[in-house]
Amino acid sequence: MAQKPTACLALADGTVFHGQGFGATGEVVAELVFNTAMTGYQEIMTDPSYASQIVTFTFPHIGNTGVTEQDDEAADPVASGIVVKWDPTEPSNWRATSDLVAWMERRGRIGIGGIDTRRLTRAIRQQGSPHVVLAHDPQGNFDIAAMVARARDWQGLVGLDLAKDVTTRQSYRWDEGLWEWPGQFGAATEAKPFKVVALDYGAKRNILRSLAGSGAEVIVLPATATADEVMAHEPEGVFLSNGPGDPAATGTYAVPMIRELLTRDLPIFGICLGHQMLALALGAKTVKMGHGHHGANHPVRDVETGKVEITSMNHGFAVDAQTLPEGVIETHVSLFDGSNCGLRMADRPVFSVQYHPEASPGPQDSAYLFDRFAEAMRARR
Ligand SMILES: NC(=O)CC[C@H](N)C(=O)O
Repeated sequence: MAQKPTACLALADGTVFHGQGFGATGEVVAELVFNTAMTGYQEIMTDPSYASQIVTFTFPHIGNTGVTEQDDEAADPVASGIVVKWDPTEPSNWRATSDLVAWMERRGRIGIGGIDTRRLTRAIRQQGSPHVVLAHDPQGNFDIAAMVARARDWQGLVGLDLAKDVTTRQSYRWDEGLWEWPGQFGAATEAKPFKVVALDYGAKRNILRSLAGSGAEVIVLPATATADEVMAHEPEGVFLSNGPGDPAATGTYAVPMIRELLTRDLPIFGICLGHQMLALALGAKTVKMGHGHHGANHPVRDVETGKVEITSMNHGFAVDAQTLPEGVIETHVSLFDGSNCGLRMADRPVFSVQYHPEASPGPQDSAYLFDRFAEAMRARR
């Protein structure tokens, strides 16, 4: 590389990648994951589940559709930084209101370009998601030894509770998409919307939109809400959102709260972190995966129908299916590695999935799950 490197990615094992920095300057420590999606970099970067993670995109052309506020999954980018093959290109899309680099600079996120992302992805596949330090300095001054040491000393995501950092501070009513997603879901014909309390552990906006689109009036509550606070809204169903960090680290508040909700005879629907916490509340265990699943083309089999769905995924922890107690049925499995992707209670409309039926980015094969939730609330009426 003729140019002096202005960014540097140091792995805990001492491997160092040099490249060109873009976006914000500074240094950040995080877990490094790879994402195989070919579109949707903005949705990925603003998905709160990526807190304390840096995303390597295996797709080489990142930035070419720019950014637009409409595609934000949260108010700010949450991923700590990104690693890309080429320097981000100029945007070419009628929806773009800004380019990726300026947007990242404004929002304080670091990028590194010119990286051999195939080599890096192979390393992540072999050794699991490494702890890394990413630094961007226009002068190109890096203390590599200190960066490696910082990556090595970082505690990592195991045991880390991040849901309480990204949750809403106050409850609010979500109404965007209410009754207004023509034809997206079948259920928006209800005379009166279903009252849903959505617990926000780092919820993506398109999940809230999808709930509203399936006929729900959605009240969003902070992650620390108690079961009584949930019940005070007289919900007809409770939704448990996606979110960052280790599900087991929410064991002091969210998991016992969900366990308590399970005694209240309500339909419950969980996605990703919500799925994992529901499993914990039911008595199962979660485990850290090697490199996790992050992409928009993950095949999942519905165990009960045999049907295959192509899904959007973003998780580094998984429910250990062996630990699911009696009365809890494994409903979906990953066709990549056989890991658990869904569960339901045998005798009640309580169910959850590890993947992302709201897509955004990704395929919409699994949108039926929002209808299933609406159907459970309709049956209870
Ligand atoms: N998208 C999510 O909700 C992720 C859940 C959890 N933080 C994991 O990495 O497995």
